[in-house]
Amino acid sequence: MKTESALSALNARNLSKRYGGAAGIQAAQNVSLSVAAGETVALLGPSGCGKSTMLRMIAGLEVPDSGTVKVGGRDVTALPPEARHIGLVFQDYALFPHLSVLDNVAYGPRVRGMPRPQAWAQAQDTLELVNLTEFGDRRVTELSGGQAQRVALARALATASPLLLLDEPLSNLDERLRAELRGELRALFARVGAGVLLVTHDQREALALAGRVAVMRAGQIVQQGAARDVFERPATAWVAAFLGQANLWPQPGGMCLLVPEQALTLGEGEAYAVIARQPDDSGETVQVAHPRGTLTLALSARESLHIVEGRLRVQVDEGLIQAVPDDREAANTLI
Ligand SMILES: Nc1ncnc2c1ncn2[C@@H]1O[C@H](COP(=O)(O)OP(=O)(O)OP(=O)(O)O)[C@@H](O)[C@H]1O
Repeated sequence: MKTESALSALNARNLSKRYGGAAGIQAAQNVSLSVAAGETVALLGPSGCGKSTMLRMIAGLEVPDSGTVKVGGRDVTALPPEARHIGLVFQDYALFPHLSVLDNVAYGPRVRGMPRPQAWAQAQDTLELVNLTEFGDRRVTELSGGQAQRVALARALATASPLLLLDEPLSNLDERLRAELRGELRALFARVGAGVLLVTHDQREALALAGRVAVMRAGQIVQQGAARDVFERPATAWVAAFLGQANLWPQPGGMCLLVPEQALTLGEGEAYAVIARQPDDSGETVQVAHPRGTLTLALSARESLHIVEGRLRVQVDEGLIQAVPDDREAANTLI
């Protein structure tokens, strides 16, 4: 089993956490999650489903009611955060304002007992990874949001931990910077070879960065797998709706038909009546009366040209329609 441990950045087993006693909230229930070395996993789910609780239990900032956490094959369940050897980029883990950029990045290695010159050299190398070589002497209060975010990343990377935990790492940045850093992060993760567990609300971010995703609902993981598989083949109507699939047609017997984007071809097939049109940032959202159910479509300005005299031609590839259990209204037994 030695090889298996060496390849595993994280192995969390059956983690549970209830806040506030018997009448409280079950924020995580028997959640198991693993991340291999060199792999990036995104933890997705709506607000309040337990993502931060999972990250905090793994980091040692929250004591689980039960379960175990192994990092790089080592059982760290009973250890405090600083002894777990995990790189953290949390929103509430702010940089030290009184220290220079270099000292912020050197902090982890210093705490672990590395002599200052060596820690600085290592910090300098890490700053190079995040393209901030020239910024070592700056105070962190003199940085832009994107630069500060990269310093936080460098600080986590400098710990040379087998596991990095990132909680919404790009959430404080504007759209342009997010897009730019997304690309950089992907390359960076590939280079450092650590396992990365990332919490995000942004599905594009998850798809861009993670090889694997785990979707949480009410304290449990309801689906996990290769990112593309989960997005293309959601296991249930709830997962499909959460991931942004708009076309779910309820069927008798608790099932639902999912008509994925890739099943729809505009400008071909029969013309159906457009029954609603709503402009939005990127064009408009329209509803079309297909005989099997209403189709909701996000159209660009160019695609809207297919609407002629209140009708839109759209071909539905029946072979791509998936039948999934309709669990959207499932009673929430955990919270
Ligand atoms: N310290 C706490 N005491 C009591 N309840 C808590 C505490 N921390 C979190 N909770 C509750 O536990 C549940 C899970 O919270 P958690 O922060 O893990 O969710 P999340 O998925 O990270 O949400 P978000 O995406 O909004 O950050 C929520 O219902 C939350 O209100």
